[in-house]
Amino acid sequence: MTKIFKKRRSMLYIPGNNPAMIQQGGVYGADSILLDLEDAVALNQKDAARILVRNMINVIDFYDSEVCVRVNHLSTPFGLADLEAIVPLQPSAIRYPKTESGEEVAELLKIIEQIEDRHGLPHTKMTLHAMIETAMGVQNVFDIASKFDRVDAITIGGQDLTADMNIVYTPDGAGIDFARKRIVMAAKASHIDVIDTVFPDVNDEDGLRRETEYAKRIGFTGKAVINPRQIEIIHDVYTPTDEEVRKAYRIVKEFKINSAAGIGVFAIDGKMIDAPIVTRAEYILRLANVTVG
Ligand SMILES: CC(C)(COP(=O)(O)OP(=O)(O)OC[C@H]1O[C@@H](n2cnc3c(N)ncnc32)[C@H](O)[C@@H]1OP(=O)(O)O)[C@@H](O)C(=O)NCCC(=O)NCCSC(=O)C[C@@](O)(CC(=O)O)C(=O)O
Ligand SMILES: [Mg+2]
Repeated sequence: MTKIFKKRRSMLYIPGNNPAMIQQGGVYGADSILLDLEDAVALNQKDAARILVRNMINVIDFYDSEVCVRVNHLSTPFGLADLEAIVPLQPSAIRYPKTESGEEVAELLKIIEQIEDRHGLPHTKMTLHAMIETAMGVQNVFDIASKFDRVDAITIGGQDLTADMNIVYTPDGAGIDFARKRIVMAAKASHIDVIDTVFPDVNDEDGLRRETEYAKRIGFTGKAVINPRQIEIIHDVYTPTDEEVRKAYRIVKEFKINSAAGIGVFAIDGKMIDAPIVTRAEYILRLANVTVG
């Protein structure tokens, strides 16, 4: 099953204990909203945040944004209570932090499905986003990404990963470059979305653009954000330009004409066009919602 190509260019974290930010969350046009019960919430606010998110999630209009909830890890005193409160409300997805193995995902899904059974809910509506943010998670990422139909995205958490590696997070991303590429490859082999980590300096627009362009170049399908000001830059990077769309359209159109005439490889403006180039062009058209008649 190919699950990729959901529109998740930007995923906006909103601290789960901040009613004003949650109330406003949908107006910024992020593709996804991540209501956070984990690291954006202080320990003494965990219960309040869970209650607030539970009460607001289905009454606030988030417009076209997909709504996901990041719960606490099951090894903490909050993880199970988060799942008990949130799973019955069936957000689009649960984002699970610090995922380290396929066995852990299997255990998590068992708990989620038990809660769904108790509430007479299907096991098919809500998906799971596994966050890879420890060295062990990076080692086991293919198992995590590939074994479960409900895992439809994986993400890298750069802050936690650098902390786990005892290195400093630097804007050039040197310390997490291997992890980024390994996580991308696991996602591509599993045909699921792969979301890049947040860019922590909300005032550095050039740095954000540089990092997003790099993440896109190596295969990430979107990026988490911590501030509404970051959304536009990410959408700009991830939206194909008119020129790219025109070129892709021409490739697909001419491919159709040539294949009907029994020709598999041909040239446009001197450049060879064959099947993989057509696949890439089709991807651009899908991102741009363009069909070739
Ligand atoms: C960064 C800052 C303090 C800056 O504050 P500032 O005050 O300077 O913001 P301003 O720009 O002045 O705000 C202008 C207007 O926007 C509103 N506004 C701001 N932010 C908004 C928002 N997020 N949602 C809705 N609304 C928002 C604000 O309320 C105001 O509204 P108004 O008063 O009406 O004008 C603030 O943004 C913020 O708290 N962000 C969320 C931080 C967060 O969630 N961290 C956890 C997730 S990362 C993590 O866990 C690491 C990871 O796990 C993850 C991974 O990589 O995936 C890993 O390991 O790496
Ligand atoms: Mg984290």
